[in-house]
Amino acid sequence: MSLLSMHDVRKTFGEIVAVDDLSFEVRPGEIFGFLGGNGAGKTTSMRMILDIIRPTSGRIEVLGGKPGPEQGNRIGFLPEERGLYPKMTAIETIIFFGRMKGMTTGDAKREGMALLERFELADRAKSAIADMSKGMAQKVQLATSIVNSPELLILDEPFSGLDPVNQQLLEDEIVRAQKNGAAVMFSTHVMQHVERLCDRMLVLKKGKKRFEGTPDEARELLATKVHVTAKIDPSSLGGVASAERVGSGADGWTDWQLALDPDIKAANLLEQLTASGTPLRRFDVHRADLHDVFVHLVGEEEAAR
Ligand SMILES: Nc1ncnc2c1ncn2[C@@H]1O[C@H](COP(=O)(O)OP(=O)(O)OP(=O)(O)O)[C@@H](O)[C@H]1O
Repeated sequence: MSLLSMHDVRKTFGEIVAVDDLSFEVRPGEIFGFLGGNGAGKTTSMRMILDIIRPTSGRIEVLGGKPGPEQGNRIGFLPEERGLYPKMTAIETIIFFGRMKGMTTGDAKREGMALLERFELADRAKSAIADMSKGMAQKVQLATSIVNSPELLILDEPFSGLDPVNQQLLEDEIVRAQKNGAAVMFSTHVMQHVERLCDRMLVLKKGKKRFEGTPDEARELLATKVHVTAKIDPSSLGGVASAERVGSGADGWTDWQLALDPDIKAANLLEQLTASGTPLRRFDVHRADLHDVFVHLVGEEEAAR
């Protein structure tokens, strides 16, 4: 069952193909990382889900229907380009966004005050946005995206520009939304947040899907590396894709850096070595991290942008 699905969605702007026959799904209650370098098509995809723009072709289903106002009221959205009306107060701002999502003023005010309380900003509820610090305004912006207790929370590059305290607050809110039953989809090119938060992830490159699956499945795309100190030459062991001698010590002990075949786990190699009674001084496993996987999928240049 999916909460959101795209089927062969394509979006072109003149000659530019922003989203290229993209299919994927977000399942109920999951935190979904939407990854790609600049211009990969993340914002365009999100805008189509929110019905801000329409696909050139293909089909989108969200919360049991087509993107539209009814669905929109059940979605929370934090845009990449942030901005609030400087003259409005914090609580007026949140009420304004709540009203746009079909809430009554009373409900939006109650929920808005509860959020400001949680974000330790209740005493600034009546301060104008212009009189707040950048970090405070960011909290108000986050509150505007969750005031309607969305079933699907869509966040476009939500961590960019946040100080470490607000990054933590945002991570906590993402986890809280999930605990309350919502699905969360966020775009980023910083893998630490994905490592910590995501159940599944998708990698886009130039509008095309390069990967969809769990972070563990993504790591399996790259060889596990093992640092071994032994007296044997491990290059001919089963499952060793490459072996590089990186140093040698006394009495024939040699340091090796091994890359394993993708379908071999480090534990299998260790079993082979212990079964043959090979003495070992060191056996350190380095799993590929998600940043390496991201670079592998989109290329050095795109990953750096
Ligand atoms: N309204 C538009 N008119 C013309 N081209 C557009 C428009 N919106 C997006 N594009 C183009 O579509 C491509 C995808 O852009 P998009 O903003 O979706 O990427 P993104 O993955 O969100 O990137 P970023 O991380 O930089 O925000 C880019 O080449 C962009 O220039």
